[in-house]
Amino acid sequence: MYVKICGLQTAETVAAAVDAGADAVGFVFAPGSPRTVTAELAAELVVQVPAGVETVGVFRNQPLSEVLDTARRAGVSTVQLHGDESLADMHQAKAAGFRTLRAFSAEAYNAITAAEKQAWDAERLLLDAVEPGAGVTFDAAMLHSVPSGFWLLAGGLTPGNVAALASSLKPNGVDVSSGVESSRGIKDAALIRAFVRAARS
Ligand SMILES: O=C(O)c1ccccc1N[C@@H]1O[C@H](COP(=O)(O)O)[C@@H](O)[C@H]1O
Repeated sequence: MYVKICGLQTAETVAAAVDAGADAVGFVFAPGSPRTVTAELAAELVVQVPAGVETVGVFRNQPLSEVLDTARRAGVSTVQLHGDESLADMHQAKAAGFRTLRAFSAEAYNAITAAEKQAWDAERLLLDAVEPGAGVTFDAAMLHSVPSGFWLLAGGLTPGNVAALASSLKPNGVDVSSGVESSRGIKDAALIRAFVRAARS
């Protein structure tokens, strides 16, 4: 079970996620989030992440030129696109040397045509609640089918619910932000450890 801990802003919480065994750590560059960091702060945090752990920059409906420039300055390996970005955007990000993740809500994923689904399922996907980063539980009952390729489940996951949700939906991995915070935007090392343990239980 691949585990991503998202919305990190301090050296201590990055270390907590890495020590807990997270496969990926995320830094939010989307404006308007309580977790938004600058490329400069992210760059300072990224250098403390061991090579085997994926470093993910999270963006939402920002121009691709800005995404790629910020990701380069931060030194992240992966861009996670959380808005209405196209397949062409994904391909361009990959051509620029980044790994990619593309988020969909259940409604948006259901709305993809069968032909488009084939193309999107070849990408690494993330299924999330409509409002990302708000701790709102992903509405699995809404979903008509799950992706056939690699995908992560996100949206309101916590140490208490991740094992049951992962075992019923069978994603390749899970992604969390709010569920490992003591208050909005403030990560908690004990909750990070508990989440990674529960996700792999
Ligand atoms: O975390 C944010 O503030 C955020 C802002 C904009 C786009 C994505 C964001 N985070 C992503 O949301 C889910 C986690 O949500 P939750 O808080 O655990 O419910 C995850 O994919 C984050 O990368």
